[in-house]
Amino acid sequence: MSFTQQLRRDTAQLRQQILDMPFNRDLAAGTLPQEVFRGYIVQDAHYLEGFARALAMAAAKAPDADAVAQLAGSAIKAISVERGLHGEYMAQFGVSAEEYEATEISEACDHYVSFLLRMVATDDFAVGLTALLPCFWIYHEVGQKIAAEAVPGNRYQAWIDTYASEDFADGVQRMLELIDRTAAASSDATRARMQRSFARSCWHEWHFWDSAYHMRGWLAPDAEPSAKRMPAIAE
Ligand SMILES: Cc1ncc(CO)c(N)n1
Ligand SMILES: Cc1ncsc1CCO
Repeated sequence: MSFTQQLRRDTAQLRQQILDMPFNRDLAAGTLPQEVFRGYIVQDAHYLEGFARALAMAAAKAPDADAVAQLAGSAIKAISVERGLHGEYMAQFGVSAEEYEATEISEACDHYVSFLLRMVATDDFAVGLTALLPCFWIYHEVGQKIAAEAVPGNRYQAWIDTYASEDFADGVQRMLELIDRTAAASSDATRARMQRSFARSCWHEWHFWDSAYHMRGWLAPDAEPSAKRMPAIAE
């Protein structure tokens, strides 16, 4: 079994939970309230800028020219998706450049982006690289599933088409190959950190959607503590 197949197997339950989320179910049905999608797209545009920075930083740490070009190329693509797809939806929903800039990044978005930048900046290239994988892989998986179920005339079709596309699949495939090559050249201890980095990043994908669906900003000091807390991941 390849390293990335192992990552897939280890996170099967969480990835299934993501596929079953109400955000994704309602997106496929076209019934996701527009104000929820509007809030999501603004946060996701901010996310993509942070994600592109993390990719560019990973590019700078990459071991060879092919990997530098691949990761820097994905950084450019992430910005062009933000400008194209997200820009289009923001224009449609009447989000001005000023409103976009003035919108505070949500707790979930900030946490995910901070996590990616930290993993890439302070851990080994292999570990930071693996933190970047769920962004590619999970979106493609979700995009494909939704594309198969989407009702005709779905107002979120442009989003679905982007993530279900062959072009996006190509980026996912190249990332899987780079990670399998990197894992093969890494120690057991590094591979174990890559696995944890991947699992945590998958959790951030879940958290980002959950936060968007409930239109959450930041936890207030007087808020009830959430009942549902997962135990810290065991060693
Ligand atoms: C949170 C998140 N993860 C992944 C992608 C894929 O680009 C995205 N747009 N947003
Ligand atoms: C992961 C990702 N998300 C938007 S663009 C991009 C890179 C595709 O190569």
